[in-house]
Amino acid sequence: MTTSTTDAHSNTTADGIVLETEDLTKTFGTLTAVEDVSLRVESGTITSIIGPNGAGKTTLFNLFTGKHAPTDGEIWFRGSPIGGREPHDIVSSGVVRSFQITNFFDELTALENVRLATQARHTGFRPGDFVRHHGAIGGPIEEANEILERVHLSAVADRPAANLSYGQRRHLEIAISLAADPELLLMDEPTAGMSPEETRETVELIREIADDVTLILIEHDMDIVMDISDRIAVMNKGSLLARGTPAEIKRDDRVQEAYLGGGGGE
Ligand SMILES: Nc1ncnc2c1ncn2[C@@H]1O[C@H](COP(=O)(O)OP(=O)(O)OP(=O)(O)O)[C@@H](O)[C@H]1O
Repeated sequence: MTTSTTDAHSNTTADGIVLETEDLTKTFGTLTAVEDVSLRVESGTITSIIGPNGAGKTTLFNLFTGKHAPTDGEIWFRGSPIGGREPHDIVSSGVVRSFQITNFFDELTALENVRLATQARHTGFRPGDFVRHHGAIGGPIEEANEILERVHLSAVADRPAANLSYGQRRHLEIAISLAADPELLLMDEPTAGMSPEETRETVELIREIADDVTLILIEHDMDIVMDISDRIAVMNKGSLLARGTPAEIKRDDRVQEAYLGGGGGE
């Protein structure tokens, strides 16, 4: 993987590679949170990043979204380098992260929240846009309705976000991410804290979204990971320990030792 060349990167779109990293490294002082990670994510796939606590999964997401700049190495999105670019720039290019219940207004309805999010897309995603436009909701209503339908929230479109169930709020968060029109969507523990019923619905929703959007998930629930993923990337102590299909990962001895059988998984 470390032998990729510049020529290979210029072909990433033609190869169906949406995201690629090479020797990606992030240090915090003396701590190396992500070390020499070389990874390729194919278009139209669901990739799960797994690994014990502190393995570097969140830091990897933060590098993809521009929250952190790489200490070393590079990240390409559709063949263009994005490592160290501004977060709003990266969102505009099509890499979007779904947050957990932090990104919407409780007093506004589900529809109003999604309209605000579509509006933010037209204003360029600079930090504070969402807040600045609060109270001046102008995003296209048809588009917002379509997005709510996609996440199965049409029936509660006119309900204030505060009155939605936990599962519905998580789906609203996904709706807001979709309003940014992502090509690559990063989801951090999309089923965390959900009831079995909500989890089933969310897994189904993730599958539906994956028809149009490439997905990378951080997920701790191994049943979900094995069920939903096309590819699994296993992180351990900042490094990429293994990458493969669920079947390949299940029978990888190093993974068994470091994670699945080591008491770190569920
Ligand atoms: N901003 C930061 N400053 C200093 N250290 C950090 C920072 N962010 C992460 N780290 C450290 O980097 C390492 C990797 O953390 P990270 O959050 O990426 O792991 P993770 O795999 O997402 O873990 P978890 O599953 O617990 O969320 C940890 O040792 C963490 O303490």
